[in-house]
Amino acid sequence: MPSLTVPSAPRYISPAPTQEKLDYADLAVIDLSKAHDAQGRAELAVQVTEAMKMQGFFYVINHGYTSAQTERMFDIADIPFSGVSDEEKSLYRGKMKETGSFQGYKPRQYWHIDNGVHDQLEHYSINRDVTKRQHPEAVRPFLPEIEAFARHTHFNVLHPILRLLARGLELHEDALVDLHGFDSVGETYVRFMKYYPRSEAEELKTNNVWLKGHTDMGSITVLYSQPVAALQILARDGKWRWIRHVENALVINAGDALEFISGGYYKATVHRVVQPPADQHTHTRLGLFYFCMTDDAVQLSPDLFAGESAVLQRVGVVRRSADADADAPSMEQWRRARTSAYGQSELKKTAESKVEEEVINGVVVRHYS
Ligand SMILES: O=C(O)CCC(=O)C(=O)O
Ligand SMILES: [Fe+2]
Repeated sequence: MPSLTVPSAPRYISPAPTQEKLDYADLAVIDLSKAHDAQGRAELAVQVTEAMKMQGFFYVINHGYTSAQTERMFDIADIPFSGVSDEEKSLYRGKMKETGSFQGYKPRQYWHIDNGVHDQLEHYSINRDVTKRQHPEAVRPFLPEIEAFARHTHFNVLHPILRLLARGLELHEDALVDLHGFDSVGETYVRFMKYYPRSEAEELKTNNVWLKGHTDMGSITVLYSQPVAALQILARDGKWRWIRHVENALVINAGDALEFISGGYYKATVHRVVQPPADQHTHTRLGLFYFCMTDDAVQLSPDLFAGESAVLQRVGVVRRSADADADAPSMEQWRRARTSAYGQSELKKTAESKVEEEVINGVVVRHYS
């Protein structure tokens, strides 16, 4: 019989939200509880489609977790960092470069940011099938809750959003859901992420950029909002705007895979992480994510839906790869190639200052400082 009590975890006390006046992005707020009936879904489909086309980011509220459930997940999210020794962490280190997979720890200082400065953040990634790998001892008691969290985010957040996005393309409602099976082979995963304050010298040499501007490689990223301001999106007017913390909300964005299969209709928006405002300088920053990808075998080509989608026929398809789409990478090829290269490859300067690039599977990938 499943246990009725959950194991105790140290409380993770979140810092207070910043009081500083920041230039915030003005994002749509999607009330996902409306997706329970047909009229609500029709309304939300319009809002979500517009948000994904215009900003590429939106908030979701009423996703089905109470504040207490979300807080419990932040308590659990801190355990791989605060509850595991450096020695044990090294046993569960991910082999990003060799295997192209983030599963396990990404240690601090693994990525090169700029001018010889390396990152000061660590993450611990767990496939939604939590049994795929072994986990540090302190994490093991929480695996049932981590799996329940993955299922919740998959079925109550990811799938409803994919249904709305499919409607926006005038596809049958499950067209995108069918590419994101919970039990399929693929790497949709839970990530816990902790950023540590950096030295003044590191801040100076990197122009306060903690994680360079990038697009996510998967289809949808679900970020559980947290109070330390640092995430910014590159708005269509070319300005970086801050993402505001909204209590118990989710921040949703599209990644490369969704851009590829929607023929550019839904854009992967560039975002970055910078030093928090002065009143939060001394805090660590704990992140809780669900990074979603299509099933590994899906070929990331707009030809998947170009024939079926009346919208794509009207607006036309934009291809990011110059190659014929017969050569479009599969989700597995794309995620592996991007993961091994990330923060390790030599980036080429471009004519635009502050933008560097590399070519992966025939596609130009840009990095912004
Ligand atoms: O920490 C954040 O707010 C965003 C992190 C991010 O963009 C990423 O890990 O891809
Ligand atoms: Fe990202």
